[in-house]
Amino acid sequence: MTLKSVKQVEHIGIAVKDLSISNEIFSKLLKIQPYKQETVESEKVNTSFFQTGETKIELLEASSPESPIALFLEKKGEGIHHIAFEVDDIYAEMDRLKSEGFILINDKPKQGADNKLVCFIHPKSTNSVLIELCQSIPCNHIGIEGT
Ligand SMILES: CC[C@@H](C(=O)O)C(=O)SCCNC(=O)CCNC(=O)[C@H](O)C(C)(C)COP(=O)(O)OP(=O)(O)OC[C@H]1O[C@@H](n2cnc3c(N)ncnc32)[C@H](O)[C@@H]1OP(=O)(O)O
Ligand SMILES: [Co+2]
Repeated sequence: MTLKSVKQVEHIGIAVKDLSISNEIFSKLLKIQPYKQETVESEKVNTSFFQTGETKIELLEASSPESPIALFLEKKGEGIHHIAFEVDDIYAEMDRLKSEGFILINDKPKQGADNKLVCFIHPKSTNSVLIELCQSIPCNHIGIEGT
């Protein structure tokens, strides 16, 4: 089986000032509750996820003034922050995109929300859109150092 480089839009990240207010807005809009809420210490964010068909809406609130979300809200205000693409092999995709001239923000993938390995591509190299790549971590790898 040939694996596609980029499979689909996995989620759209939206920067919000107050997660509980935005949870109410999106619950009313989509007529569903978030299926998950999670704090990601490495990114200094509190998140909640809404499933919409095959893809998800990820609401992101800063959990510290140094969070990338706090900096984004200061500069641009609330709104779409990034688009995340699901990939089968994040290491291979990082190598491929680097060789194509894209500017990777991370040298190595890091632990993201929702049991994913993630990395980011700088908006300077992607028409001013912050792009996330994410790969699901198989259940039997969760918690293993270095994943
Ligand atoms: C929950 C975990 C994870 C998941 O599992 O899904 C997440 O989604 S975490 C989400 C939060 N984490 C990140 O965003 C990490 C990656 N981001 C960064 O490293 C930085 O935010 C950044 C992209 C490097 C920007 O940082 P900043 O300090 O603003 O750097 P610059 O000053 O160099 O900004 C350059 C330039 O880019 C513009 N910018 C910044 N953020 C965005 C954005 N989200 N979308 C589009 N453009 C963005 C910024 O305004 C600058 O533009 P100019 O002023 O024109 O130079
Ligand atoms: Co994300």
